[in-house]
Amino acid sequence: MENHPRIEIMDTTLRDGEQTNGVSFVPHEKLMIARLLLEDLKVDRVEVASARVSEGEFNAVRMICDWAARRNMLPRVEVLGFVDGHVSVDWIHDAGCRVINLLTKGSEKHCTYQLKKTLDEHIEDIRAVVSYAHERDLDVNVYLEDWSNGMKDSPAYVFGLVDGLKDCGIRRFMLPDTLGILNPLQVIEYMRKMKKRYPDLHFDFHAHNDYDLAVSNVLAAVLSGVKGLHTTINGLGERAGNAPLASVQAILKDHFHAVTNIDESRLNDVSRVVESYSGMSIPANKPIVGESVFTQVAGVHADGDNKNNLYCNDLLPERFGRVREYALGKTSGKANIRKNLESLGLELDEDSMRKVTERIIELGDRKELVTQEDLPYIISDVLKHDGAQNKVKLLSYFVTLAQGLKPMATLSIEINGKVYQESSSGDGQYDAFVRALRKIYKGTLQRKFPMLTNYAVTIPPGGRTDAFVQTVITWNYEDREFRTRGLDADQTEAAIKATIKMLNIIEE
Ligand SMILES: CC(=O)SCCNC(=O)CCNC(=O)[C@H](O)C(C)(C)COP(=O)(O)OP(=O)(O)OC[C@H]1O[C@@H](n2cnc3c(N)ncnc32)[C@H](O)[C@@H]1OP(=O)(O)O
Ligand SMILES: CC(C)C(=O)C(=O)O
Repeated sequence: MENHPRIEIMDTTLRDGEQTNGVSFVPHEKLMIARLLLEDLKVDRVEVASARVSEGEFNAVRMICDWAARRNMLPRVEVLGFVDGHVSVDWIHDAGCRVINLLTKGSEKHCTYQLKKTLDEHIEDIRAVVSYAHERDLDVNVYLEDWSNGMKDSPAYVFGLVDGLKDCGIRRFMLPDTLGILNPLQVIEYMRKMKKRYPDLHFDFHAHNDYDLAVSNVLAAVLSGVKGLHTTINGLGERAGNAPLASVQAILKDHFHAVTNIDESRLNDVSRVVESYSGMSIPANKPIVGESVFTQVAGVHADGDNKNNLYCNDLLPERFGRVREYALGKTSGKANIRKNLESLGLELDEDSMRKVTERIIELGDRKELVTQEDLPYIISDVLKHDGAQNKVKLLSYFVTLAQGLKPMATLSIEINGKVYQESSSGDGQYDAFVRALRKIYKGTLQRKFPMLTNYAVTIPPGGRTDAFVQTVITWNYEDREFRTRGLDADQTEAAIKATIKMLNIIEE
């Protein structure tokens, strides 16, 4: 392998990623994601659809190609097409795209049983499509679908296919592990056979994650000399998905000193957009982009960070536009708490630190989540002095729930010593409550009211109707994101408690 190989990244979130069960992007979402991939993340190429699928897909490809043409990026937009005479080529051409990724059969069994063709017939059909695509000014990459099985069961077929195609102006040959069956040793073995026989061809590799080996296999492919990799955002893709771009990028850079065009600092933001459009939540422990992966939980780790960054590796959160956090709970020590106090600009003496630490551990033991925003309340509660929470006090409220009528809320609240009262209807009790509050803040006080960006309710298992409900609300206020938590046997009451905490935080 070269010392610093240049690796081309082809992202297929909008084609294979959309083959994730339950995921479907509408055209404007596809356009937005394509823009983020090409302009922000700077991937080399994007595959945005399969030909022939639907009118909506045709419109999406057209929108993306119009946009890309205006920015001289059209050669970087690609569409998968089939060995179907003129049909896919015309579809792709008419949608304004200039690259076809032609799906051919990379294993004898696919050719025999699915297409019901001989190798020679298949080669003839492919060459006819390639030649027609060239006539219509399309660049052609060829995909050898099921290549991994082909190399296992029918290598003579694979070589026959490539021998029959290597002289007809195909730009890249993509060798997929369609069913995710390979391990890294096999990738190296098969890829080296290909490289040895065809030293001048450009090979891409496309992994699937059925055995959780997609990223390892991608790296084995790089070791074997492939020039391009297929990835998706958040590892979306058919069945168990593809290799996630964020992990691939981090490993290419840190383990192989490989060169890509990717702007790592945008990976997290783009992952969040794809999470939202796809509806597929990113697991909290997913490397690079998971919510918790830059959070130190154990007290000893937090302490080590203060001592020559003993618990940091090369994956510094700042690289990816993120920050290190320190969790609060039963495994917290003084160091976690001090780190959180520092970010809040607070300081405590040794005795107070001990009391606050004890309280946090006690809360953690009861399975309660403690957020950084809870700290000022815990401190004022433990140290028995009035803290920030006294600036806003909910004096009384009344919410209704009646069959056939919209829920109503009436509340009386003290804000910086003055009392306000309001009522509103809403789509639920909590919605009515928040609408009444908004009337006070935005109407009477002419102030901004934070935007609720996430609302998560946890009900402990066990089926008890009087069990405590934990509501964690994420707010956005003046470009700052923070969470508050409410705990109560009643879900609306828990949300109201979290909301009053939020109001005290914005008063600080
Ligand atoms: C490994 C992968 O991810 S491959 C992903 C390929 N992309 C897609 O499948 C996109 C989504 N697919 C679709 O929208 C539809 O399947 C379409 C529009 C492509 C075809 O739809 P239909 O005409 O209804 O066919 P259907 O889906 O039942 O079957 C696929 C047909 O394609 C044929 N086919 C399979 N691979 C290829 C190929 N590489 N080239 C040409 N035809 C092929 C099959 O032999 C079958 O033909 P048959 O009906 O004559 O037996
Ligand atoms: C379209 C094809 C090449 C694919 O996604 C695969 O083989 O996994």
